[in-house]
Amino acid sequence: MKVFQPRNPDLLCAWRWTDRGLYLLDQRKLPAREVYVHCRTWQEVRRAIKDMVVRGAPAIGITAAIGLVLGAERLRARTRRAFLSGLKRIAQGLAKARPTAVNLFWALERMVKRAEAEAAAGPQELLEILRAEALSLWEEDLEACRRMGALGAGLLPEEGTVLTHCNAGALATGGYGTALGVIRAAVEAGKRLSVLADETRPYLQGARLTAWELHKVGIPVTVIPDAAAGFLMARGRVQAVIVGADRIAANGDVANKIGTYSLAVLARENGIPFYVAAPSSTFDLTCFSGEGIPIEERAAEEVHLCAGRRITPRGVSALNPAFDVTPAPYVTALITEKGIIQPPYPENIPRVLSGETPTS
Ligand SMILES: CSC[C@@H](O)[C@@H](O)C(=O)COP(=O)(O)O
Repeated sequence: MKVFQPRNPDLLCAWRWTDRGLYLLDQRKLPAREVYVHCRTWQEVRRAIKDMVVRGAPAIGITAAIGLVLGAERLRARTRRAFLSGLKRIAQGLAKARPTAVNLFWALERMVKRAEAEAAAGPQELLEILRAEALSLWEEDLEACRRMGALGAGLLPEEGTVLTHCNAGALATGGYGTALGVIRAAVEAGKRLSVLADETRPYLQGARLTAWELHKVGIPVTVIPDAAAGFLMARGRVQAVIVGADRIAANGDVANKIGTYSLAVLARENGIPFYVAAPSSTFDLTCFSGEGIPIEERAAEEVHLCAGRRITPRGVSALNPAFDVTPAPYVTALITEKGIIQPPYPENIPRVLSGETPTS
């Protein structure tokens, strides 16, 4: 069996890609069970993304890129033209999996453009090129996480408690993590940090996944109900807040897991820095502000149920927006692999992302 893996994989990794298909660690079952879902077709990959077998912005981008390769493997196109048109159809199908995290669309677009750029390649050659491109995407994300860790670690205090929301860790990326990657790097550099993980109702990514991940790498973690964050901040028990992002607009507004906005406002009220760690693939400069970011509404069922049991009275409705938008003024700094971005965001985001020096 042939295994497609990055050269320096992280200790924690959400999936395994082989010539028999893609094996995704089923994040719906964690931490109770570590089981894998085997995807052989792009449709199975789309379902896995939709159903949150795999989740987190960078991870769904990489997963979709691999899904596109699985689809391309079955195209049976004889000409380059037929191959490209089949590829685009699959990319359009995969793009329907989830609407908010821009990494999904970014990854699919990059894959299709890569194939289109190879003017002389036939179907078999294009398939090899796409396989290599998906692997590069994964490796680059892993590298971006490490870089964000190295850059962001300096922002965290020498000791204290960092609060995080949802799961922006190795399970949500190609490995190492965005927000959790920064915490890991700070701890690896000798900082004495512990983590408060918001449980993150209704899907409980914080209680289940962040707690699982940090515990596995030996970082002290305590799970708190989402509603406890403000009280703990006011009592001086939080020194910094750090979260990931699903899409960042050109003005610095940040779409992230529902509840992030409240945390940012509470952090400001209590004089605590609020950091967002995300790779450049999470920025959408075509969105002028957060108002333009599509926010996924998930099934009401996720709110009605808690640990598999119905908790709301029959006949009562529930709303389930999966993300919210934190206005840029609440964000102390954006941590990317290209550098740390500070306000004014509309000027500094394009500068840092294109490798120029930001204005102070
Ligand atoms: C590193 S992904 C951004 C995260 O902070 C968070 O919003 C997230 O985990 C994504 O949400 P999810 O709905 O679990 O896919």
